[in-house]
Amino acid sequence: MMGDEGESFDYNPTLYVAVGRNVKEGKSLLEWAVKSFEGRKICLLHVHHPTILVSLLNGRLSESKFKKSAINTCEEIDRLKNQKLLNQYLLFLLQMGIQADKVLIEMNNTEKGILKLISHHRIGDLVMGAAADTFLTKKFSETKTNKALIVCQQAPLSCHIWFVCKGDLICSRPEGGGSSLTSTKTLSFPLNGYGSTLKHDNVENIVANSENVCFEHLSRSMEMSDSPLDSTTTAESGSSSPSFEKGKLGEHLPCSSSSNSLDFMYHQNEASDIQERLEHTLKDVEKWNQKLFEESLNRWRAEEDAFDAVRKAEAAESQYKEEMNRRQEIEEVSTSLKQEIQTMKNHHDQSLKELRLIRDHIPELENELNKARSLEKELENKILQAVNLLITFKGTRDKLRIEYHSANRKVNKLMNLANEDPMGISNTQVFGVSFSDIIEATQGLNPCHRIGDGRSGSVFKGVLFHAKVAIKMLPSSGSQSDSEFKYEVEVLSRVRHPNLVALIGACPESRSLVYEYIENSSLEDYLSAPAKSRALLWQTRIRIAIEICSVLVFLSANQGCNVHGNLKPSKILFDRNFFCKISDFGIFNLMSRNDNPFTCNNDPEIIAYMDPEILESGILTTETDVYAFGIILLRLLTGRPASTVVRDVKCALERGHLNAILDLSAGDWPLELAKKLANLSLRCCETNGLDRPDLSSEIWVVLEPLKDLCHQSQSTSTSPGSSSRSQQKIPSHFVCPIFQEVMTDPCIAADGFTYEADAIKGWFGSGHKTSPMTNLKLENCDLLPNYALYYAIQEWQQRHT
Ligand SMILES: Nc1ncnc2c1ncn2[C@@H]1O[C@H](COP(=O)(O)OP(=O)(O)OP(=O)(O)O)[C@@H](O)[C@H]1O
Repeated sequence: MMGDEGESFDYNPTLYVAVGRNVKEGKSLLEWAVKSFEGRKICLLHVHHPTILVSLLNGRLSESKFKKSAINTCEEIDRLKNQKLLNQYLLFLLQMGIQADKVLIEMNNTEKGILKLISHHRIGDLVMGAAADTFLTKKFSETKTNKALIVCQQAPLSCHIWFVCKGDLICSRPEGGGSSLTSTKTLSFPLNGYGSTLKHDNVENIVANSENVCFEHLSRSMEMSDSPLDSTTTAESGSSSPSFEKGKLGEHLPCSSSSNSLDFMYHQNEASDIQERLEHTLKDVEKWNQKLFEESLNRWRAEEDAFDAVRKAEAAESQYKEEMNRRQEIEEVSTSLKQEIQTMKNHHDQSLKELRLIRDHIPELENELNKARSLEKELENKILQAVNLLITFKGTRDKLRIEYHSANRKVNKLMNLANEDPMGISNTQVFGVSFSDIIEATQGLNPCHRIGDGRSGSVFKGVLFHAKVAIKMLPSSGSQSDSEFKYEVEVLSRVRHPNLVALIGACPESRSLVYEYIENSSLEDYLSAPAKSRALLWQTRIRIAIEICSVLVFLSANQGCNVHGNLKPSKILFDRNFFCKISDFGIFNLMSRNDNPFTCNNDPEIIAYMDPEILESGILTTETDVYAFGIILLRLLTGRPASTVVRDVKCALERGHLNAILDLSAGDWPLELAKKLANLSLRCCETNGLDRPDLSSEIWVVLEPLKDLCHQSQSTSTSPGSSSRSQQKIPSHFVCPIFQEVMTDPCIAADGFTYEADAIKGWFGSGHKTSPMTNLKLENCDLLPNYALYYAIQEWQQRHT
């Protein structure tokens, strides 16, 4: 290399000739070298290119003995071919009488191989071809890329190189080291004139030694063919220490000096013969190697195929195993699915059977349904007919009742007239009061004594017969006759109940009614008062409702006069023990039609208590009182105005907010009880009287059980009347007028007074036909149990024991 200029370079006197595969060109080079360097020891320099097949075989596919065998065979063939090539050159030289050595290297790149050999063998003189390079011209120094140029540029300067083309020296590169090649130098360029010398001198040498050389060379070449090619394979694969082969023959064989031309001819013929045999042998070897190679390849292919087959078999086996596992799984799933399907099928069959059974029953059921529908229609019609009939009956009943009352009154009047009693009320239980008594009692109707004005007249407070009384002055216009008035008064006076204000006297002259005086204002006063000033506890409110209801139950059971007709909170008065006393019972019987309070009132707070049905018919019934009772109960629950209370409670119940409208001044209402009472009240307020609940069987049964609750709660409460009642004396009306003891079995006699059953029975049993209270003759000896009083006594006793 050019870079090796400074290296010491031991002179190698041998002339190296670089020969390639082109035999013709190689021979031309050798011929020039022999001619030009007569007498010089010549050595062939060759860069062997391994065949592409070997390279390929070494680089790929798997390791196997058949592959190795194929590679070895291929290499052997390659080596033989190469040897054959070099042998041609050696034989050519031998034919020129020159024995030569050879050095070779195995490399793909020729110029690198040449440079490597120059360096390794310290080559001083080298002849190489230049004609193969298209760029090489006679102006060699100008050429750029080719083998010769690269060798020229990179070989050590000590190496003298001659570039020859077609037997002509193109150029030479002088050596840079201290070489003593004087003979070479003289022969550098004048080439003509030395050929004959060369021919002559060398022929003898070649003839003398040609036989030995040829055989030895052949045998050595066969021997060496193993190791160098193996080692060059290593060098080719990148090793930094490439192997070289140098024939030993050249070292021991100096040039021949024989000069006998006959011998030469003989040896030349023999050499040709040997060469022929050699070539023949080589061809055989090559042929056998080729066969061997093909066989190895076939085996290798077969082995690869076998491996492939084994791999495929293994893959197929594992695939088969996977497939088997998958199949097993699928079979398991399939089995469970089959079971499920079977179960479903069984269910399906069962369902179908049931469906068929049901279908079979459908016509039967449809028939029954049709029958039921027609029966329902029939019943509906019957119900409608019954309702219509009931309405008709009710109307008829009411008319008959009115007619009965009217007839009864007329009979009584006629009887009274027939008896010609000077007092007019001699057979009644009320005291006859003169107008002068009224004037005296009220101090001349002093306005100071007036305690109220109603549509049925003014009410005065007074003292009559040393008792506090309330005197009601009825309007006189269109009034009844005295006898009619007296009769009505008598009827009313007979009706006695602990929660009814007792009618104790009457003045037909002034159309005045004398009642017991009730001290503690009315329910209206409490309900309309500011919340906290006159609060009524919820227990008291329920007790008030119970007491009102007991009166209504009593009235409904009482033949003759069974309707209050003007029930409202202003008519609910409280006595000193805070018991309810209902006033104005039956007063509508004493008034003319024109003064009837139900037909001449526009106050919504008054109209609210009126049964909508009487506004149309004008006939008072028990349902009329039930309606008013419903409104009173709603007011007790909520304290709201009568005109809106129905709507408010309905709305609250629908929204579930009843507690929001309950009267909080009454304390903590039990919500469920309040709901129950609210619903009952709303039923009482139904527009249609038939839709209202029955007093005894539906209303009383709800309220009556609440007595105990009221009493228990009130024992600890401070509601009006509760504290004072604990200290009070026995109520007078609880005491039997005969025994003067609290009654245990109170009964109402024909005089309207209540007695202990045993006492009055004993009275009658002793032959009395008169009232123990009035001493008047009794119409009959019938006794009516006074349940209301009985319950009141029981309640009172429970509270005070
Ligand atoms: N027996 C009585 N004892 C004490 N006060 C009574 C008695 N009767 C009536 N009063 C009082 O007289 C007032 C007037 O009563 P009254 O019954 O005449 O009229 P009203 O109830 O206001 O309505 P209406 O016009 O419907 O009759 C009552 O509010 C009550 O305070």
